[in-house]
Amino acid sequence: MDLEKSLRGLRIVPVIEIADADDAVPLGHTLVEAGLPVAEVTFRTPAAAEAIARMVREVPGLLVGAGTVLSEADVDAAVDAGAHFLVSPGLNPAVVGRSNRAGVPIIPGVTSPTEIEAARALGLRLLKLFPAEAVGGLPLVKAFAAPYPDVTFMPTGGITASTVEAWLDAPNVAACGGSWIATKADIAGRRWDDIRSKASQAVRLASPSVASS
Ligand SMILES: O=C[C@H](O)COP(=O)(O)O
Ligand SMILES: CC(=O)C(=O)O
Repeated sequence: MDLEKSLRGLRIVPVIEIADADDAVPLGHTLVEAGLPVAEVTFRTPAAAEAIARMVREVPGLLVGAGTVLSEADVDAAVDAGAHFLVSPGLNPAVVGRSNRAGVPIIPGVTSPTEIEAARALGLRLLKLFPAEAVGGLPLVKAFAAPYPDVTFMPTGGITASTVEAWLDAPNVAACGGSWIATKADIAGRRWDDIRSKASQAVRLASPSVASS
């Protein structure tokens, strides 16, 4: 799989915190129906690995990432669950090494030139900017383009439906992550219609020709 190409096609990645694995399949189907067939399920709840496994098994066409991958044990749990890609908030060489050995792509988080260069030294070219708004926002990611023309980013953290289009206009932004599409409360409340409508809106925001027509 060419992960960067897939993410450049999808453009927006719903970041998910799921408390009950029984909600994973309805949530996955909702995202697919809305035309946004991707989810980053964060390892912030005990249900995460089971939720990933069910999405991978039962929701065809859904690209399923594992987020908040903080340890080698998290890598193993995510890979065993069948995650297609991994995401971490920071750059941990042990976690990157374990992902490489498992053959599953990882997008670690960075905030600075020093961290970008450490990630490049590990062979990575697709990185997360996290927490994107708090560490400098769009001016920061744009400033990284000149010294690091071979690096692309998935900014996440503080991005909303109101700001995502500006982020996606930056050529070195492959996709943006955000929790606004399916919040913890939306999922716990099984508000599938609300999630479908926010995911459809995200698809429109990610496709300028559609959004402006
Ligand atoms: O922890 C942050 C999430 O990964 C995504 O950030 P957000 O809730 O600001 O969209
Ligand atoms: C925030 C983030 O990068 C993560 O939870 O994976």
